[in-house]
Amino acid sequence: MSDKNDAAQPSRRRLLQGLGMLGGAAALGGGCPFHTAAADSFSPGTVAPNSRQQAQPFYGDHQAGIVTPQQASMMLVAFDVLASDKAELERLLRLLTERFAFLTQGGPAPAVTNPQLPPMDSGILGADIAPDNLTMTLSVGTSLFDERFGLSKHKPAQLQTMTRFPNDSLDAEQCHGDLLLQICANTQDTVIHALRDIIKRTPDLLAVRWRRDGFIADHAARSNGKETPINLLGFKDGTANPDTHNPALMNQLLWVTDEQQEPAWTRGGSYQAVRIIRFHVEMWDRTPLGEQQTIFGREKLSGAPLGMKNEHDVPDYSKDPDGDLIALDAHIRLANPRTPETDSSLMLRRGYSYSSGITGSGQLDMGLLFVCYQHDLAKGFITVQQRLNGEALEEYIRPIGGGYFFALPGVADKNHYLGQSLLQA
Ligand SMILES: C=CC1=C(C)c2cc3[nH]c(cc4nc(cc5[nH]c(cc1n2)c(C)c5CCC(=O)O)C(CCC(=O)O)=C4C)c(C)c3C=C
Ligand SMILES: [Fe+2]
Repeated sequence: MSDKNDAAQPSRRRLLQGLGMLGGAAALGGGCPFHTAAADSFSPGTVAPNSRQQAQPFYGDHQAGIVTPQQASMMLVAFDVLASDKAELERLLRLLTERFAFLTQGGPAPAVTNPQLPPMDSGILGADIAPDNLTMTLSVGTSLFDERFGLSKHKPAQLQTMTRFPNDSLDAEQCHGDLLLQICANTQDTVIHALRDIIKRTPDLLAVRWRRDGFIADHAARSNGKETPINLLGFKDGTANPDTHNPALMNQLLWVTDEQQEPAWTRGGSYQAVRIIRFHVEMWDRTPLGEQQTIFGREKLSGAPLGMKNEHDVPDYSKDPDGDLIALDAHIRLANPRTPETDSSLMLRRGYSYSSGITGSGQLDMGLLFVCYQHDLAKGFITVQQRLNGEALEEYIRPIGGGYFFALPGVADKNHYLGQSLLQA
């Protein structure tokens, strides 16, 4: 693993931009889930879920971190690309691919040799960089397809800048980006190590635009997708997600295939909608239980649809046309009316809670990093959000950031790199 960049020396200005040292620089802008880490330093054989040796395959048709059962820790980091032409963008994508391939499989940390040079690794994981179930998932934003890299004619057909919905108070500093990196792992130190590794190696190529840390309960993550995480409003969140172990269903909902009217290079990728949604938890915690349940249409503790017994029971809205059991404006009923006509708006949600101190007005700053994947952004996220506009839940939430991205297709093997099909289109 080389720390050197292959192409020409970076300009001093871009180097400083990448380090955030120029004023306003950032503003410018399948298979078995458990297998053994590739590194020799780890023992072979099947690895227990949530051990530090648990590794997700890096190579494949699709990127890891989308249908992967949710790990406990997550980070979203959006970047502005500082590369000035297509050749430099290729250097960046090759470098990211190489680092993702290494970090997700793990291995010994590079030896510290010369005390007069910065160490090759931050050292925060010690001598062995364990894979720790790390996934690093790269998506591209619509701004990557401007004039800089000559890619405009290859833009995914539905990729667009996220515009505000009626209940949004979008903060420009927490929106959009040329690239979005979703980093997930069993532990937060592995996530931070991965971020620092990328930042260290790309001062001339990337500037951080915005960043958010997310989490789900450890026990939910340890259940390997069997236990639904509970969000910071106290409701199980993710119950009605489609079965990620069903590849045919994933092709039907998630992955871009030949069926979509999309450029050929996008096959195997997926549209990603990201929303940073702040909760008014002080008000929510003073709201009667019955009202909370009516707002979602589910029981708080069990997660069952109202009037039913078990979390995974399926509501039949045709038998409740007036909303006597589940209100007509309940979140789950609006989000998925369960009619043949609305089947085209199904999506995979992969949300995480966030908690970041207090807001300027002294309220708890916590909420949801809503992330969803689908192969049709308009029929998926945008249609569902339009149905949710005006829902009762709006009184308790405020979307403040995020963006629309396209998760790149997977990397076939070590002779390929992320985004290669786009750059060679
Ligand atoms: C546009 C898509 C969606 C946004 C934005 C969204 C925000 C949001 N959701 C919750 C909490 C829950 N959502 C639940 C179900 C659910 N939500 C969406 C879509 C969006 N949610 C869908 C498609 C569904 C599935 C509906 C179904 O098929 O029945 C639930 C219930 C449990 C579950 O199935 O996950 C909860 C709880 C919050 C707090 C939130 C933003 C503040
Ligand atoms: Fe929801």
